[in-house]
Amino acid sequence: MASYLSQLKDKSLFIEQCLVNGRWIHAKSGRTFKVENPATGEAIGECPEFSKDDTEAAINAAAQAFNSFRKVTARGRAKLLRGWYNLMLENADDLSLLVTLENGKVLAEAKGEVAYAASFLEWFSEEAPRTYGDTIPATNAGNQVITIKEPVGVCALITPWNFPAAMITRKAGAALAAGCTVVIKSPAETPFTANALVELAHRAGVPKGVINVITTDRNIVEVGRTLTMSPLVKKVSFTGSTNVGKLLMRQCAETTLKKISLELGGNAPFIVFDDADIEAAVQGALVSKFRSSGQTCVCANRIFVQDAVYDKFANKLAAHVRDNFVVGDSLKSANVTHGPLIHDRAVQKVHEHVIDAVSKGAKILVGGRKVPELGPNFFQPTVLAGMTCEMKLASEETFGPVAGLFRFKTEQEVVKLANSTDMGLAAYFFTKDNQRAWRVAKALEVGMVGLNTGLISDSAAPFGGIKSSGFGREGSKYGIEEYMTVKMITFYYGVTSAI
Ligand SMILES: NC(=O)c1ccc[n+]([C@@H]2O[C@H](COP(=O)([O-])OP(=O)(O)OC[C@H]3O[C@@H](n4cnc5c(N)ncnc54)[C@H](O)[C@@H]3O)[C@@H](O)[C@H]2O)c1
Ligand SMILES: O=CCCC(=O)O
Repeated sequence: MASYLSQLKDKSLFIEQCLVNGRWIHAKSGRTFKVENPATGEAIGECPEFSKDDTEAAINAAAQAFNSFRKVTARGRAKLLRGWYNLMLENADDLSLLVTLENGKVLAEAKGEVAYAASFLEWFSEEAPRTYGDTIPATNAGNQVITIKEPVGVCALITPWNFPAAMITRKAGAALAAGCTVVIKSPAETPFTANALVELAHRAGVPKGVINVITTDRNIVEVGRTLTMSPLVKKVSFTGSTNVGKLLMRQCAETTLKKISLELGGNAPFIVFDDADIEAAVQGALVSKFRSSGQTCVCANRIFVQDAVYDKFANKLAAHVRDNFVVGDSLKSANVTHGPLIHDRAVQKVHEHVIDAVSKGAKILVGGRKVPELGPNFFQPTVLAGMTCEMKLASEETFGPVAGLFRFKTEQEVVKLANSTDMGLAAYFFTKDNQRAWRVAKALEVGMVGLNTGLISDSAAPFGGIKSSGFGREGSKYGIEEYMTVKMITFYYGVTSAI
């Protein structure tokens, strides 16, 4: 067992298998893949390399379990989710350690993620009993229309590595609340958090087959095709890159038609108007840009600052990054504020964006380089001034710790710039002018807006995008709807003569 794992209070939460029909199992082939700690490169453990056959077994288990789980009362499902939530809180230290070990985010952030992840189970435990239908006055005399909501069936949940816990509970919490059963395909980079979560669900009494979790690295295309093309799978919920999202949508349509939710990439604008509270805007930018070292889909990617306050904002932001940020491995040193990126490909992309911007005239105010002395996956938190639209960072999601500052003159100009991207996930802006607040919030082409705040994530709030950032909403009162269908029933009770 890798050294940090000995710090787990409950060592049985570290599981190197997949859960199918209530049993932890290996792949039929016996093949596995290695999972590494991005901070040290050390192997944490191994997980099963599932194939088409293994995946089909998990789908069959979920289909079988659906026959009985759909009949569990809403209150019964709520109790299961509440029990799972309680176990997450009781085991929060172990879950946080697993998140940090396999994702690299600092321990304080991992604890924040675990609390955030648990909040989806609490939220959906409360939503489960509230999936009301309608009674609708009919057009035709003698008819009464009512609607009921039904669980869609077996759901395939495919999640990314950047939030190893929250992306799973945000989907699975909603699906179980609706009465669905699930096959979770966790990411190859962070399978152990997923396994621990699913083990806790079983300890909370979730029946066998209701939650299945599968892993693969090399067989991802085959497993993805199996999940999307199976006639038993009625819904695919995916969080990840836009390219993979488009591929999965095509596959879903090849053999069957499925309900789909796609939470895809972002390229969030962050706008600071000259009437803003500059200190608050700096704090907002720090949170929004550097959360998880910039590896969050809603991270600010392009920071637009109005002419009159540009230098003040840039200097304050750079000073804060220079004076307060410490890069490293938070499991080795408690004062570390920012961990490694997930792998060297991520570092390479961030480095390319910096080199490209500098070659086209940007100025590095702080950071700007890799930190090989810490390991191949570390990059300094960076602030770049003098950004222009020709630079790569303007059109591509950096997904790393680089704050690029663009200068603008007018509201009209910045709204146009903000919207000049295919992506439409989140946007942020800071202003004290109420009329501008409404105007700009309405004009931004995104699914989520942060006004005078850099942190919008909340289990009570609908999370999701428009344009190439996907569709569907997670969390909130809307999240459960993604896992249900509306059935309409028309009653004919007879035409009565007017009294
Ligand atoms: N909108 C959101 O809520 C949200 C949240 C987190 C991440 N993201 C986006 O995700 C991207 C980064 O995550 P990533 O690099 O892990 O994305 P990715 O698309 O490469 O991987 C996401 C998941 O899809 C799986 N996958 C990859 N190819 C597949 C295939 N052919 N069939 C089935 N599954 C497949 C991966 O194994 C992983 O589990 C960024 O663009 C980021 O913005 C979006
Ligand atoms: O990166 C994706 C999700 C982040 C969040 O829920 O705030």
